[in-house]
Amino acid sequence: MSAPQAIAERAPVPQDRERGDAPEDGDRFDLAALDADPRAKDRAGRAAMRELLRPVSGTLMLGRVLSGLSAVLAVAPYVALVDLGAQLLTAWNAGEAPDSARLMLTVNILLATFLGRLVLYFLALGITHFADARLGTILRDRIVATLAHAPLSWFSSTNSGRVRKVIQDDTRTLHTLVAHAPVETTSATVMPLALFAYAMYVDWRLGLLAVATFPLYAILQAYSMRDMATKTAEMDTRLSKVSAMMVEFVSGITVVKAFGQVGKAHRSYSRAADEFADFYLAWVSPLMRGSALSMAVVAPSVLLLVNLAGGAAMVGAGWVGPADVVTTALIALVLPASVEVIGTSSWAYQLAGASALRIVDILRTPVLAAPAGEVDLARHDVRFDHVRYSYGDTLAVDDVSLVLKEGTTTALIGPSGSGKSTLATLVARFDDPDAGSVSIGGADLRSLPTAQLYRTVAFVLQDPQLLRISVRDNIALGRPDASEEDIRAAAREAQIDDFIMTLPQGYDTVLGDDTSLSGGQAQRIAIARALVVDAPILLLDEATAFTDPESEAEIQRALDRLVEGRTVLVIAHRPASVIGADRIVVLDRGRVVASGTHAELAGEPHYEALWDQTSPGARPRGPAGDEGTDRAEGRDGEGDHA
Ligand SMILES: Nc1ncnc2c1ncn2[C@@H]1O[C@H](COP(=O)(O)OP(=O)(O)OP(=O)(O)O)[C@@H](O)[C@H]1O
Repeated sequence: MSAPQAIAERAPVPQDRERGDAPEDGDRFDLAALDADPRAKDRAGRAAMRELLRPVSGTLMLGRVLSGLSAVLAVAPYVALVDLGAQLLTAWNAGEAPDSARLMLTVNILLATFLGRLVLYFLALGITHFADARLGTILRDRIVATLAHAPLSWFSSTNSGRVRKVIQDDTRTLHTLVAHAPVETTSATVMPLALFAYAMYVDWRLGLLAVATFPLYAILQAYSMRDMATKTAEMDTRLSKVSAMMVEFVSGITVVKAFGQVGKAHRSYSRAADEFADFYLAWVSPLMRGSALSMAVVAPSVLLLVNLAGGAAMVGAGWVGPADVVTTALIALVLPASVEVIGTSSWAYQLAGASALRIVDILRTPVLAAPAGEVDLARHDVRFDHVRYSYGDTLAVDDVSLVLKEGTTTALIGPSGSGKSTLATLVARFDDPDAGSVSIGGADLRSLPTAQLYRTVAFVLQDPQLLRISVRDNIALGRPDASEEDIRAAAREAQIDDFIMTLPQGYDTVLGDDTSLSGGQAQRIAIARALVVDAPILLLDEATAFTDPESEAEIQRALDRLVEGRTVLVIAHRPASVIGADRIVVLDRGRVVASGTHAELAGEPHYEALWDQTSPGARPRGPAGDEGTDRAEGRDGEGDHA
């Protein structure tokens, strides 16, 4: 009722994201199809990453440039080494002491370049971390703005799980990609190239010797990593399945335990985990063997052997000096580490692709646009005009036209799955109809600002959805500026004030932490919340259906007070509770099949069938029917809230 209102008021409508906007809708990813095609998933992930990183691409480029400069400076120690070697050798050959001033100059230059390298590297890292923080803020703002305007129907449990994963895990994965990968990969690419270039400058034969084993390394690596991108995409899909099973298992644990099915539910999770383990093992075992073999050809011992043995031969031949050999051998030793960093970063890049895909998909959620200007609502009748609504292929509301007259109570009744909840929640704009319109006082809901809509329509659903905040804040959720007196008056009318005063902190008691409530108490707080909003239109999901008789009587009194003078739509689950409604609307497979008062509907086959199902032998027999009428009158008293 009001949480969306509070967010929606703050969040700007995302540009170009209105529901039904064809090009944007067309842009949405079919994640299920991508899961089945790892290659396509990898491609889509790269495209998603480019899209996400666009706002910080300039900053990341600056980070890369600085990191590249720092990598070039990595050559300095080797230049200094060659120079020192040359100075010492010259002095030795001349039988003189080396020139200490020149030696000091070389050492100072070495220190300065080393420091310069560090400064540039950390500056680059600082800049990319800044970009990461900025991107995080931009993405969080965009996610909040999108979700604030997404239809409430979108917030199914699956989507809540997806949002949680995106916010908790995927934004963290992006951190590596934005804050570290640009600096590390640039450094790991530029540094070996600069070092190789310098080795070639020292002596082209020594330069080639330094990388002599690398072609073999590259071939072995390329072979063992050949499916890396697609396998990584597949790994993400399988891991998501395991975590979905885990979430399903944990969230359904109560019912699973209650029905003694822990073993069965656990088996589904174990199967998914085993499948993942089998896949991972089958992928990683040959990968590790190939990787170990390729690493062997660039192992320090192999590199030293090749470079020192080859270098010694070249010194013997008089082509190069010993300092040159030591320098290029040292260069050869640091090259594999850089190549490894590139490998790790490119894997992080592939992992981030899947995360980027999920983030972009959430950002592309179609939103319900709402105008800013308030509409003058002179009346508060509700009109459904040829309304049709489907969940995917399931038609839930089929061409319904209906008017809820101002100040009257209409009860929706029908078999389970007949579309009662869907029809009722369309009044609160949980979503827009696929066809037709819903209007209040002649104004289409699509023309009402969100805040005005939730001031006009309040709802009390079966699940009261209390938050872990104080009782007072829970009651004032829909009208945060409500006075203490308004809050207490609402609680009194909802028959819950006495109980709240017995709580340890009274109205300041934090629900969930300090105390927990029974279903009936929670319902009455939800009713108090609706009373505080004081909306002229009220949607009521037959709130008393699952509470004990004692609570039921109190809830009933609270509801009687709540419905007074309002336009009320009640989703009824039992015919007995609708007898007193001004109008009863019978739904069947999304269509209105009958409507009228209880007396008018007596004898109507759909209505009678509902009575037969819930109260066999007790169905009403029409206004003139003796037995049925008596019973109906008796029930009128019971159910006159509706
Ligand atoms: N989130 C959803 N996703 C897909 N289908 C849905 C969803 N919610 C409802 N449906 C389907 O839409 C149809 C109407 O459902 P709805 O919940 O509106 O009926 P109902 O009369 O309120 O049922 P109940 O009395 O059992 O609550 C049903 O076929 C249902 O399976």
